[in-house]
Amino acid sequence: MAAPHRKLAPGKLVIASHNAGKVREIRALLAPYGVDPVSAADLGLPEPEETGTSFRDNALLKAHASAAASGLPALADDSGLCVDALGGRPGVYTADWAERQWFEGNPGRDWYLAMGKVEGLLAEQGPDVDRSARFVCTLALAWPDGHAEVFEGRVEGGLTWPPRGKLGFGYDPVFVPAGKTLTFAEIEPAEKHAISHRADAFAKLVAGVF
Ligand SMILES: O=P(O)(O)OP(=O)(O)OP(=O)(O)OC[C@H]1O[C@@H](n2cnc3c(O)ncnc32)[C@H](O)[C@@H]1O
Ligand SMILES: [Mg+2]
Repeated sequence: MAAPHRKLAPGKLVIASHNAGKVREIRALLAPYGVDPVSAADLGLPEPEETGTSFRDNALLKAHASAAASGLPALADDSGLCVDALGGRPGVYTADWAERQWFEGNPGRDWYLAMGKVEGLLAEQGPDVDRSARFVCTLALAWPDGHAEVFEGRVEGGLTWPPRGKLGFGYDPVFVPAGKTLTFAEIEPAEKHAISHRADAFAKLVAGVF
């Protein structure tokens, strides 16, 4: 029988992410559960190098790093876009495909460039290429004593080009969830939270630790 999950006590919880879009979504998902979230960036925690080769490894690495550095439980999210015709790429390397740039004086990643790379590779396979893809999200919750819990979620869909919509973040403008016509960047956050990979993983986390 699987070991029971450890419950999360009320109190401060570090969101172990330096991605403002993700932090915003995780804060919204946590809102009903009476925890007091603080982001890794708010605490000035360093961004660990993501040396893992799976979403699980990277999520655990980020959660353990923030829990150890802060002395608080820490929730990390490792996620990415997996494209069927590209053998699941960019997958764990989704963030790496977008180069770091300066935008009007602020550091950021160039998502348009990354989405264009995906399109370029699909185009090599011809006009009838399978455009199905999924977003995957692995949440890891780690405590300062080294205990950790992991939850995985996904949402199936397809890629569209050119990008559409200004909401959300990252690859949202090119991802159309299965059975829908609008991209993740064209729907309100609450609608994305009803179906997203992050919400799917979060529902499992809620069932396990709250
Ligand atoms: O590691 P942290 O600090 O959390 O931030 P990150 O942006 O580097 O995050 P990841 O290493 O998990 O890389 C995942 C990338 O996948 C993309 N991604 C994940 N979830 C997404 C979503 O809901 N919508 C759009 N893009 C998403 C996004 O661009 C992320 O940067
Ligand atoms: Mg990262």
